[in-house]
Amino acid sequence: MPQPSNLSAHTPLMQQYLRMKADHPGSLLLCRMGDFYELFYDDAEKAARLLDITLTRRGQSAGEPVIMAGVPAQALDGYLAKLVRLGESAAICEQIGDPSQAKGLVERRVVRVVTPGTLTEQALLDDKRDAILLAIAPAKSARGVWGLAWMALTGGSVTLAQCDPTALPDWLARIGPAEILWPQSHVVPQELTLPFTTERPDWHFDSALGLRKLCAQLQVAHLDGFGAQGLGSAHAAAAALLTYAEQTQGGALPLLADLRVERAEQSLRLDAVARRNLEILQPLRGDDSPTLFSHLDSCQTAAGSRLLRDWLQAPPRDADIARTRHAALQSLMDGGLAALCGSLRGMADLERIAARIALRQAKPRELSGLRDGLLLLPALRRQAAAFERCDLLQTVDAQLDLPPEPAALLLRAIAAEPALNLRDGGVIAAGFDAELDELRAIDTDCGSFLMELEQRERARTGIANLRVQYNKVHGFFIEVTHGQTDKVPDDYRRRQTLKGAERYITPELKAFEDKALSAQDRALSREKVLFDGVIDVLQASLAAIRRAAQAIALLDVLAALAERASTFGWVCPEFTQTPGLEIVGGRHPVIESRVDRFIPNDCQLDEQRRLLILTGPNMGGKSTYMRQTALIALLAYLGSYVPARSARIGPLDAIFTRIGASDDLAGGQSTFMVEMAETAAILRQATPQSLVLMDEVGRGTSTFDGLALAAAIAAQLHDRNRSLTLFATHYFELTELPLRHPHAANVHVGATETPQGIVFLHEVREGPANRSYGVQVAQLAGVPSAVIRDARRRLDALERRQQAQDAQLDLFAAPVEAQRQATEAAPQTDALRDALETLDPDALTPRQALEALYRLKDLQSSD
Ligand SMILES: Nc1ncnc2c1ncn2[C@@H]1O[C@H](COP(=O)(O)OP(=O)(O)OP(=O)(O)O)[C@@H](O)[C@H]1O
Repeated sequence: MPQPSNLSAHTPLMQQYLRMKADHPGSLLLCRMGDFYELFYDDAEKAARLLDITLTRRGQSAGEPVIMAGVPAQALDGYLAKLVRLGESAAICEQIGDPSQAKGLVERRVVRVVTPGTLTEQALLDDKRDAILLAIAPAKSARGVWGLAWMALTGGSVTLAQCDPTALPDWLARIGPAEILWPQSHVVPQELTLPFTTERPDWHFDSALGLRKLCAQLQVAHLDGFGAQGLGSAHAAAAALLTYAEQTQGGALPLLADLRVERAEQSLRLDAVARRNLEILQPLRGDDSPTLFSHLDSCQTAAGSRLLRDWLQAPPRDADIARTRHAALQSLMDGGLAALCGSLRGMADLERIAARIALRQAKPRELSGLRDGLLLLPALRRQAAAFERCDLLQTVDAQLDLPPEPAALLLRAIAAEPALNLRDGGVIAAGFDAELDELRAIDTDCGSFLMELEQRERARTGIANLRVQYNKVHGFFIEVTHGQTDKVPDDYRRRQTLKGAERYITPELKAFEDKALSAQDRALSREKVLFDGVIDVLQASLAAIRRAAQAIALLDVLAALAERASTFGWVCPEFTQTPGLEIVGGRHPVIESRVDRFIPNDCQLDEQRRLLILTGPNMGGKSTYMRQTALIALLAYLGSYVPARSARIGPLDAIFTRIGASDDLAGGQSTFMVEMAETAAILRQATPQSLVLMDEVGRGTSTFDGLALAAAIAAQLHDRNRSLTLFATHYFELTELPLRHPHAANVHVGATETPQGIVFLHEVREGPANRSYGVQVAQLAGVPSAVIRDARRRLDALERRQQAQDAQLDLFAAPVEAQRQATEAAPQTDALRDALETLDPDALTPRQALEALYRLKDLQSSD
């Protein structure tokens, strides 16, 4: 790429290009030139590679051929979509003003930078998923909090949060950003895997600037009304977020409609591992496999699907929110559900249209979609109003109450079926503007004028086959065949000679041509002015349109959940204050519709029965049982009905899972290492209100190591974390745990052996499994019979040896002793912790720090 320092050697066009490129070094710069967007030099080479377009060399600049590649203007969106999918960003440079009026070089400017997190083009966006831009501001001191600010540019609101650095991975999993803004000089912590990251100058992450920008965007003096005061780190992130959003949109952002603050304790905690294992939004294998989201998503509108996704990302911990949703589902199921779904079907995406109007990017079809959507609102309102006993549906009714002006304006202004693009004309309705109607009339009258002229000229000249015609290149002309040219009158001027005919123009036809051609151009410019005028007027209604859009999305999600509940026979869960879960006849929401006969199972967990050791054969249904328990709890808190005969659910703060082998080979971690890292995170964080699923912990190492670890982990969960735990294992020895741990119990999935082989009953019963059936499952899987026979012999020998060892390994004796010591040690440990707690490293001199260290050492040795 030529350097801007030797600009003067370049042609004026290349100078213009190189200056803009210097401002956008990280993006591919696409420059509008007539009907194409062109890329030059390195960008051209890269685009040719990525987009499979032709690379050419044309002319010379600074003594070198100019390397270029281009894409047709009409196909731009498709190419942008491909670039963004490949993780590239693209700066779009447009011609400013009218090129035909420009003297010398046309003015060009970058009007927009397209990046994965700042998409607003309908064609580039996933209908059912927002493209989220997230800015992360590191803490100012070692003990400070990190700030997060995120938004979808098509959503119109910013959300703020603050957290400890350790909680960052959870927040990333919850937010699911398409692009992250990160301060340039800050090293990304090793444990963070970030998606598409854009580095921004450190000074963009400034909390005072963020506060100012947020206040300006919301047109308020302070953020108290949003509960967003005093969140310095989050404000710093917001500064970077809004600055970047402005820059990519080529200037000022439309005003924000809302500011939200999320606090970790408001939602059920689901870390990245739990989200993955429970297949909430993403299947574990194969992109097309069903997920909880795909199973629930019978929404009629894309906005409904997006809201449902949002609910699944952060189910509220407050049972009252779920209760109001359950009440709404009940009202819908009592009557009116089918009619409501019918009304929602085909509703335009008002939320995105409103955003694109705010950004002044709306296309003609979006305005006609908005018009048609707004016209449907009164009927939708009448339907919502019918649910008068349901509070949530009543609030929806109020939100749908829109002033009539925007719909009336759109009805008058926009053609019934407008053209796709404004430049094609035919967007503004007839009768809306007298000047436009007049210009269009000239165009329409053209045909009859030409016929009338033809008749007249034939009569005047006596040339019977004289024709008056028009083509794009030569304009209007009178065509006379060669044999007749001697009859042509004097006022005919020759325009073009063809093989068999001459083409002429007359002063009258020339005058008409000028009028007709300019009328077409003038009609198009008039349409643009009128269209912009409509967009201007609509700005005042955007807040109301957005409110209506939110109400429609809410109605849609509630209708979808009600439909799912009645289709699959789900029940309304009950919330209790007592910790625990009491599920009767529970099913797995996704698997139940994929097998012929799903066997329902109960699950009882409470303070007296906190930990269930789950045993049984492979393929017996252990994972399904554990997952369904978590999914039922999750669905209940989300506000959905649940797949069970009945469900009573106590307070929950988190769902943790350690299921299956999730190798992180790319991250350089072995299966066992990942397993232990996930387990460590659970042991550190699970509380008595957490639901913990542990599947075959310890199997990734030698039998004794694995067994010992599994036993210690189960004991810790029972004694220390006191969490509600389902612990599936193949180590039979663990079934002894309830003997010494009063709040643990054994359950197992049943199986029987028949002459044809093992039969899985998928039934969860009390007590431990009596055997493991591993060899039988191997037989079922097609392991050769010679190997199976050999395995049986070896198994017999092992079992005999085991029985011979009288002094059985008492796995849980040692921990009891260790526990006693641990309990005795607790006060000192606490003293040590207290002393640590009171220390403020930032406030200590080096000498004080050393003294503090000695004090801590003393405390530890008195332990
Ligand atoms: N309650 C049930 N009713 C009917 N079919 C079931 C039930 N539970 C599980 N299944 C079927 O059995 C299959 C295996 O279940 P699952 O993966 O839960 O077994 P598992 O005991 O965890 O096996 P492994 O120990 O090998 O991981 C499921 O894919 C499903 O098709």
